[in-house]
Formats: sequence, C-alpha cells, structure tokens
Amino acid sequence: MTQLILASSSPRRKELLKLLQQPFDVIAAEVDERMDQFSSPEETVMNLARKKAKAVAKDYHNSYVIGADTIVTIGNEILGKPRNAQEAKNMLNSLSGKTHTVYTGTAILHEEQQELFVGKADVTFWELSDEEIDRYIQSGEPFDKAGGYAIQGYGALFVKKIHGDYYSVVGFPIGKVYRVLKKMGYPFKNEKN
Ligand SMILES: Cc1cn([C@H]2C[C@H](O)[C@@H](COP(=O)(O)OP(=O)(O)OP(=O)(O)O)O2)c(=O)[nH]c1=O
Repeated sequence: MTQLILASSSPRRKELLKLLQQPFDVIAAEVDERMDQFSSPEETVMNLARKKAKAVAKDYHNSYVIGADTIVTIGNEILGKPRNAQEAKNMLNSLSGKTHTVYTGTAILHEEQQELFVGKADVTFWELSDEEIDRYIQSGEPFDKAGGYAIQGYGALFVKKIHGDYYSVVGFPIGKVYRVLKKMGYPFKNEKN
C-alpha cells in the first residue's frame, strides 16, 4: 500500500490526483450520502468529504487519505447526482439561463492530522432549449455528476461564465490538495506515478 490513498470512485478525481506524479491507491469509500445535510453547503461538503476519508483511513493508519464531495446549489436548493432522466431534466431546466454555485469539500487525514477545505465557483449557464437538454441527457453524461452536467465534457457547451475555481467544479481542487499535502508533511518523491 502506498502512502497516498484516494478514497473515491470518481474517475475525474483519479485523473487529477495523477498530476502530483506520486504513486497512490484508489479505495472507494462506501458511505451513505443522503442523511448529511448540514447548516451550510460548505459544512455539508466538508462533512461528507471527511466521512469518505474516515471510512478508508480507519484501515490504513500511516497513509494520507483524501476524500472529496461535490454539490451544486441554486437558490436554496441543493442538487446532487440525478437518479434518472427526469431528475436530470429538472436539474438542467433549473440551471438554464441562471447562475449556480458548485462546492467541493476535501478532507485529508493522516494519523491525528485532519485538514478540511472547500473550493467553489459560480457558474452561469446560457438559456438551454428542451431539445438541447434532451440531447445532452441521451449522451449519458449527466448521471454521475452533481447538478447533472460536466463542465469538462459536453456540458462545456452550456457554460457562459465561470467565476472561481474550475477544478472545484470538476470535483477536485488539485492545486489546494497539493499545497495542503505539503503543509501536512507528505514526503513528495521525485518519481513518476
Ligand atoms: C458539476 C460537475 C460535477 N462533476 C462530478 C464530480 C463528482 O465526481 C460528482 C459529484 O459526486 P460526488 O458524490 O462528489 O462524488 P462521486 O460519487 O463521483 O465519487 P466518490 O463519492 O466516490 O468520491 O460530480 C463533474 O465531473 N463535472 C462537473 O462539472
């Protein structure tokens, strides 16, 4: 087992963590994400990120374990991942022509150390037609994404403006992860993954 563990099943998070050029393992955390609605979006994503990291860290005591969680908010509503086409359609309709916020909470645990942080961005969508939304849903892209879209995929066509951290929209603020790992004393090696 390497010293660095990504407690996530997200292929995007895995791709972004490779940018560190350090060896790491991926161990998906099994946690119930439904019950955790905290007082603010920031608290919600940080608590879920910690829960994911903790679920894995309990078995790997010497490792640096990273968990993350992403949600989208529009008005007072929190959008997670759509469970079916109708939910995806509703989500994309509510995002059309408006500005929403994407929050990614990240937790890094190492022995007694715990670092929690949130990255966010405001994303403004163009007005979307029913036809555009239907075609997008048929691509399959919305289903494993918070808010029902991927800024790094076909969802890019919907984005008019972004203000904030792009990588928090994709679901992993890798620049901050790198800095926090350094601060925590992670022993970076000069070798490729
Ligand atoms: C808004 C948006 C979200 N997403 C993704 C990032 C996350 O993978 C996903 C939100 O779901 P999460 O519950 O944060 O993560 P996950 O279920 O994919 O993986 P795990 O819990 O095992 O770590 O939405 C994008 O890829 N692009 C986007 O533009």
